[in-house]
Amino acid sequence: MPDDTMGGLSVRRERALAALADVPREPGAKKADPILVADDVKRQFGGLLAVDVDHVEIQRGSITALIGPNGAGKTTFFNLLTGFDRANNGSWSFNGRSLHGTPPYRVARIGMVRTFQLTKALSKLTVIENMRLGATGQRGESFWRAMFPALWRSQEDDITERAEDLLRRFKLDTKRDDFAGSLSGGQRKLLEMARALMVQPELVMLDEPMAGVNPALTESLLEHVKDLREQGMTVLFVEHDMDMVRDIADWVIVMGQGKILAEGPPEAVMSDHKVIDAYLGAHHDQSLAELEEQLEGGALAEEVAAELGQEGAAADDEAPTAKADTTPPGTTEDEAPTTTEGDGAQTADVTAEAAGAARNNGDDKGGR
Ligand SMILES: Nc1ncnc2c1ncn2[C@@H]1O[C@H](COP(=O)(O)OP(=O)(O)OP(=O)(O)O)[C@@H](O)[C@H]1O
Repeated sequence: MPDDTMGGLSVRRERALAALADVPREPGAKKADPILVADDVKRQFGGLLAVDVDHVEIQRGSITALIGPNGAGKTTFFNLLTGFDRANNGSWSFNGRSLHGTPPYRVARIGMVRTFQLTKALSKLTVIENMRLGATGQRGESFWRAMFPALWRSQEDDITERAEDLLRRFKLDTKRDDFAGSLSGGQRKLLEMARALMVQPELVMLDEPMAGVNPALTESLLEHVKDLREQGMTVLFVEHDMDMVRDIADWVIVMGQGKILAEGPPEAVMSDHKVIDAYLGAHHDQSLAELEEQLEGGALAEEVAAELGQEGAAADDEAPTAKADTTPPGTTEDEAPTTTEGDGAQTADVTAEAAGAARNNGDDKGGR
């Protein structure tokens, strides 16, 4: 919970905003105290350059949103930074330490963890077992420690205590001994976030935390994300739900066709023409908020559907299946995608999906 508040904003949020106040609103802008810096990162899939990031910095202690239409390269960029996929080129560092070629478990141990768009909670393990797994790779795995049961037993106790604390914080303690597979989509997202915190990270990367979350849990999830900053962590999250972005992000970075297109505070970025153009090319003179309102009203949805109907026919002939191909090599989904439970992110998803699909019709050909 916030350590203190100033004029309705927590001290941590005030600090994050102050640190970003003088940052130029331009792609690749330098930050006062970056926790993560990436340079010239490229990832190619066949003929498709999915990620082509010249330079990006993430400000420590802030909540940064990474937005962009479907297929912009956001998840692939996350995968590269966290070692779940290999870049063709580039370098990136966390707290000044190069992470190029570092495997995911070590990246997590160093203090940078991520969650997945499709949750990775292991269905056939209980909630507490999932939590305890989140702490793997810690002290107890060393050979010498394993020789001294007293040492690993005390560590086991610490791990269980931390897991139980987190479960209480995330209001999952009553589910402690249930199978993860029996949880709702939203509860799994909470479990995944709680599990990520088992390694006591400094940077938490959340890939679409709101996707598949029931409206009843939306508020609680938002509060948990804000709470990460309150506890001194840095958050970088991918999201299509613009309400969430507006509500919690201190800074927004926009990706389109693999590149960083724009950066700035949420309101400034969402009314930036380059950004609107990336989402829906034809509607230059409106903000994303106006586009969302129109989508809710149905007028724009019809227009988009008509546009997609025309282009969709061509795409059907040429483009291979979209989402099945986006799982990067070496990343396995241990279960079926969580079903959407009618959350508020749908409208924004439609916007982004429409834009992504429209763009990808031309771009993905032969790329996968
Ligand atoms: N393993 C893969 N093989 C081939 N193409 C891939 C692979 N992974 C991603 N791509 C392609 O790279 C591009 C970027 O995909 P990515 O999933 O990173 O986008 P995204 O911005 O995260 O989209 P979304 O918002 O839909 O999650 C897309 O065109 C996608 O189809």
